[in-house]
Amino acid sequence: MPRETTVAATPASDIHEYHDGSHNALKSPNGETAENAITELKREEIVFVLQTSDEANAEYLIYSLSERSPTDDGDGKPFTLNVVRAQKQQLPENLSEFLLDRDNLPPSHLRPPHEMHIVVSTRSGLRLAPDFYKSVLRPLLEALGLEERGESQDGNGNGQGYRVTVTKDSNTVRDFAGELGRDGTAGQRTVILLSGDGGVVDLLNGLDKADPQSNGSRSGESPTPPTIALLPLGTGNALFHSLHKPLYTGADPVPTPLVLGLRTLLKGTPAPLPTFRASFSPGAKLVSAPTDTPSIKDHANEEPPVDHLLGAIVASYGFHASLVWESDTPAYRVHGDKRFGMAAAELLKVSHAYDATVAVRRRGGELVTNLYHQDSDGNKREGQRFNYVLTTLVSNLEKTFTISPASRPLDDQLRLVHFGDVGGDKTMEIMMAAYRDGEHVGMAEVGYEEVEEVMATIAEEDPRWRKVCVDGSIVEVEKGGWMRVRREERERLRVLVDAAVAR
Ligand SMILES: Nc1ncnc2c1ncn2[C@@H]1O[C@H](COP(=O)(O)OP(=O)(O)OP(=O)(O)O)[C@@H](O)[C@H]1O
Repeated sequence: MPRETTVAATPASDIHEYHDGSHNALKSPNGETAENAITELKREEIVFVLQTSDEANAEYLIYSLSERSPTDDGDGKPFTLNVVRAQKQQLPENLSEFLLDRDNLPPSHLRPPHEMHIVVSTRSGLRLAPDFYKSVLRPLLEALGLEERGESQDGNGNGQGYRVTVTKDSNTVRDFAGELGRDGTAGQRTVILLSGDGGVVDLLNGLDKADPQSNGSRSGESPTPPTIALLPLGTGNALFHSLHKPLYTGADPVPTPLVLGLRTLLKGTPAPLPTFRASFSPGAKLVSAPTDTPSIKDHANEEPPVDHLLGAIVASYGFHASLVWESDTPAYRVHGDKRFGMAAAELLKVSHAYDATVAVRRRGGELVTNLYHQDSDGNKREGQRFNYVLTTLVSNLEKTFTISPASRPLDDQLRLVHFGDVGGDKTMEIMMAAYRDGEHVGMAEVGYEEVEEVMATIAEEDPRWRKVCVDGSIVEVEKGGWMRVRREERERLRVLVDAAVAR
């Protein structure tokens, strides 16, 4: 049962309350009456409605989130959590779908025996995760009777509360996942990730590393994996946008990704997250983000070796991998998702044609070399020089960048998008078509198909062009080295999704 919520007691000073605590006067601090506040509620901003007393005297708290537009240069807060108190007769009928089930609070995946963890990734996206946690998520959870637990409090998972891990460096999430993987109770955990895609890939691979028997087969007893909830505070947030894509159509205006993420957190259902395994040739090294402007320096000598990575989004070689790597400098990062466009413009000036052979295994077939390209006249050409080789499990790499329009949430199908040495201008044209809901896959130069396995063998001399990308992590292979990508059979994570997309 929820405790009686007194919003005035929530710690975040950022909450705008439209009542004076007496339940009668209903005046907000700026004089707005609750009646007005109810009329002015924006449906797309509503996160949930909470009934605070029994049926006979029912009162409701309507929680909504307003966000400052990224294009607004003002110095206002990025997020404002609003709470409106309404009597039963004041509650608009069309808000009933946001009403949380009073007999099931907190929702079952957020209360014992499930243990809840929150991961706040401080370097994700525009670095808003700490603020979002403090001014939005923490007060919302508190309204449901869930509070942050300190180290000294009940550490055995009992009681209603959660632990918070704030990232201190690029290893924090992997280390956290390692602990989770080793303690044997991971299946009872719900991890709320305030991050971008990097948080997911770090969690997947941290869990994998803590499981030395991991070989991807379904044989043997697989322990139940933890469940993740995504709050999209990164740059691309590909996994989040792909899982929520069906919710971006229909409603007008469409709720923001963060509002959708909060709704899914509270009302979603766990579903197995499809994943893939990218294996690498001996000598492959995990490369950390560049610290300066794009550079062709070979950083790989200082980097740890890696023989495989798990991913849930994308494995690529060519323009996409170079773009992810070269846009990940502090100078580009301050520009949020614009960094991809800025770095792309620089890369397209070089218009490098990547020297590789690509083998593909299609359903029921063998791994066969070579992949063919079509030129703009529809003639087939055997490929050795590529601009783009990308294998994906998801539809979108950014909210509006639809790399694989046939992909559906959780469909567990790898798809390959590729094109040959088409030059910088054509590459740009293809990328722009992807922003038009995936129109690029209809272009003559672009190959697009369902695949079971892809292997790219890279012949480049210069290490700059030997980078491959797995969900944003960059691996450099040796000259003549390879990356091989196939679906991972074993269930590694579950993810909370809206009921409309759950299988
Ligand atoms: N305090 C920190 N110091 C150094 N690195 C950090 C810190 N916190 C997080 N990181 C790293 O920053 C990266 C953030 O990646 P994340 O994917 O969450 O955001 P993003 O790259 O902006 O979004 P997306 O991948 O969705 O485009 C991760 O590699 C993470 O390990």
